[in-house]
Amino acid sequence: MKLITRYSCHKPWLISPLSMLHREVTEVYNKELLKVTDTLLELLSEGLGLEGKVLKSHVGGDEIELEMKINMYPPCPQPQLALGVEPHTDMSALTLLVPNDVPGLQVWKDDNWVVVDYLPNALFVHVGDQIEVLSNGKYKSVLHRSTVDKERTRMSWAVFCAPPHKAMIGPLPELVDEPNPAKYSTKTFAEYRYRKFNKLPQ
Ligand SMILES: O=C(O)CCC(=O)C(=O)O
Ligand SMILES: [Fe+2]
Repeated sequence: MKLITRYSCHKPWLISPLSMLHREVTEVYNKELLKVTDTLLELLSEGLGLEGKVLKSHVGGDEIELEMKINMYPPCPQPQLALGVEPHTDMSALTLLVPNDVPGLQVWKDDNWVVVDYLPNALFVHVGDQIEVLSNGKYKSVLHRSTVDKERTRMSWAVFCAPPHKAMIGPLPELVDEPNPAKYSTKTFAEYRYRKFNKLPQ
């Protein structure tokens, strides 16, 4: 298992004085999130009628990678004209997100953008593209975006749980048969990332 922390706020002062403490706290957080990920993958496997261990083993088992990204959205004088993050689905297997108390996350549901209420002490979980592919479309990768606030800075801490680059990801053979053909092609996660980053068809 590999932990990567990526900063998208471009503020070096956030990193240097706090770096040692940040590293320790992040390592503890990482351990706890791995337990949450294991439980979620187990429940999602069972939801597909499979043994609990199946999804975890297909996303790399103990080689699953957690990548933390810190988003920072400064106040925007005309929030109706800007977005914090454009609509997208996450290419991870699962994303575990903690925002601050400034609302902004929206999910696409029933042809509308629905505001996700802030819930103190809660983790927001997105099903990502890799679970959609493995489940042959039974679970959908959630389309989401974030808005900005007129007066307050919004922040969110997203941890993307993803397979190692070499992992082959495709619809689970247990879920594919004649009436239910594979809806997605099988490829390495590295190939999937390359195609997604370069907006190529999957
Ligand atoms: O800030 C948010 O609530 C969402 C961020 C997000 O979707 C992402 O980093 O992929
Ligand atoms: Fe996202």
